Amino acid sequence: MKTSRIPGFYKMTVDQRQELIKEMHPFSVQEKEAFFSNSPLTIDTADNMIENVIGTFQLPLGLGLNFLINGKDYVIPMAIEEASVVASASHIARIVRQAGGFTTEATERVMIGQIQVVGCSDFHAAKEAILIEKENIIMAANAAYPSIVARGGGVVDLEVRILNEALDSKYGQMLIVHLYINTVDAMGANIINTMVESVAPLVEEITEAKVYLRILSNYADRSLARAHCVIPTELLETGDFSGEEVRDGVIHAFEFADSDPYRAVTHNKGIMNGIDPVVIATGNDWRAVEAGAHAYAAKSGAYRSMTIWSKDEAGNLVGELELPMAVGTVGGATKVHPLAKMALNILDIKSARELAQVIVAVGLAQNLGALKALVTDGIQKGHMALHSRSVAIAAGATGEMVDIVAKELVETKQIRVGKAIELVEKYTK
Ligand SMILES: CC(C)(COP(=O)([O-])OP(=O)([O-])OC[C@H]1O[C@@H](n2cnc3c(N)ncnc32)[C@H](O)[C@@H]1OP(=O)([O-])[O-])[C@@H](O)C(=O)NCCC(=O)NCCSC(=O)C[C@@](C)(O)CC(=O)[O-]
Ligand SMILES: NC(=O)C1=CN([C@@H]2O[C@H](COP(=O)(O)OP(=O)(O)OC[C@H]3O[C@@H](n4cnc5c(N)ncnc54)[C@H](OP(=O)(O)O)[C@@H]3O)[C@@H](O)[C@H]2O)C=CC1
Repeated sequence: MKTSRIPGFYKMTVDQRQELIKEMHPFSVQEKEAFFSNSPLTIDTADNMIENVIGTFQLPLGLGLNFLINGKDYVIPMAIEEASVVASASHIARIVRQAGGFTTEATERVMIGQIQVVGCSDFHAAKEAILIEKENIIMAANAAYPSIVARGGGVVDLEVRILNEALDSKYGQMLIVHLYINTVDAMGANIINTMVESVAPLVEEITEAKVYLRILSNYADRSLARAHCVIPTELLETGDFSGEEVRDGVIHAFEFADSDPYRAVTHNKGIMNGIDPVVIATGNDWRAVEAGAHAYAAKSGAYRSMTIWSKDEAGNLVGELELPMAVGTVGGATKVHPLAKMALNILDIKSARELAQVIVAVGLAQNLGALKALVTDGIQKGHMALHSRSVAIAAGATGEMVDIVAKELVETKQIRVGKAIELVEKYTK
């Protein structure tokens, strides 16, 4: 079985890391050439992906290690520009694997397509008319995308809502038809949009009213993924801080975020530090995931912590994260961007539901990484030490000087560009 526990991986050179990954994964000769070249996304492919292309924009791609999820080892590709995120995820995954790893689960892959109907003479009668024709609408939607039905997906249900019914409502009434669609391993935007556009004329005919919007909802609350971990306090001891102190600090930090949107936004940003890099590395739509995640954090009406941290009867720290996770292992850029293909290959993922679960486990780990640092040494020590190289480069250091300047920035505890410029000048004289 492949392991994700590769001690000291970060102390290797980039070449050594690449060789190790090539040995661990059965890439073809062509794949090796495509994945490990200097410009994996060619300008021709890029020009076919978006409009007005003038180049490609690169991000560092690192590997989150030590992840044990439902008893399976995962090496996690993470595309991100921010220092210390990959280290922090790996650090927490190492702790959690000693406690048995993360457990995760996911609901069925059901996405939502919305059809907006306005101008009904009687909204309740129009709603009833749609419900009477429900099976016909579902059949018509499925007929518009037979291949997804053949793959075991398609429309599984239909609901109708009336918005703005209150007499003092600011806006006019509208009828919203929800098509619930199993998109199997695709994120499904194109599948859903094809279906809702195709049944819109039928909906207009049934309601004798006008359809405007026909589009998926990114609030994918029927495609949820959950991660959970239970950590004995002895695994949380850090420097002078006891495991109990760290555990209690993490719970207090959660309670702060869950009570105060000013803190919740930063706390949740820390969770997205883990989620976005995997979503990006696998060629998925991170705007869709971000929008859904933040809306879910506000599902109670107030914007709150995405995670929950508590202690169980044995005194263990218990972490939970549940989020909408509309990601795919096919479609979008997943099979177009060579590095997305490589990332899915390294992850050894079999389905979109499995990918969704891995992503929330990384989000949970990332949150604990930040909170553990925040309730002990503070964020600057670990984060800024790793960020020091970027500061050195921003100040003009190149080659071997990057390490020399970064080291001195950390030693003098002045990790800032002004100090780095002074050092670059000193060493170039
Ligand atoms: C950075 C650490 C992990 C060091 O922590 P440490 O205790 O020095 O780590 P360690 O030396 O004990 O190493 C443990 C493991 O961590 C990994 N690790 C350790 N170092 C590296 C490295 N250089 N490169 C790659 N991996 C590394 C590696 O897996 C290693 O295992 P090993 O391989 O040795 O068996 C810790 O200080 C930390 O987690 N800090 C928090 C970092 C963080 O959260 N960064 C996010 C940026 S700040 C932000 O944007 C969000 C925030 C904070 O505002 C959110 C919020 O407020 O909630
Ligand atoms: N609001 C939003 O979020 C919007 C997002 N988008 C974009 O839409 C894209 C995602 O759309 P999506 O429909 O997922 O992608 P695609 O249309 O690119 O690909 C999905 C297709 O892959 C094929 N497929 C092959 N194997 C499977 C499988 N196992 N399960 C499911 N489908 C399979 C199916 O086609 P077949 O059966 O014919 O082989 C399916 O229709 C992203 O790029 C996103 O950015 C677009 C509009 C709005």
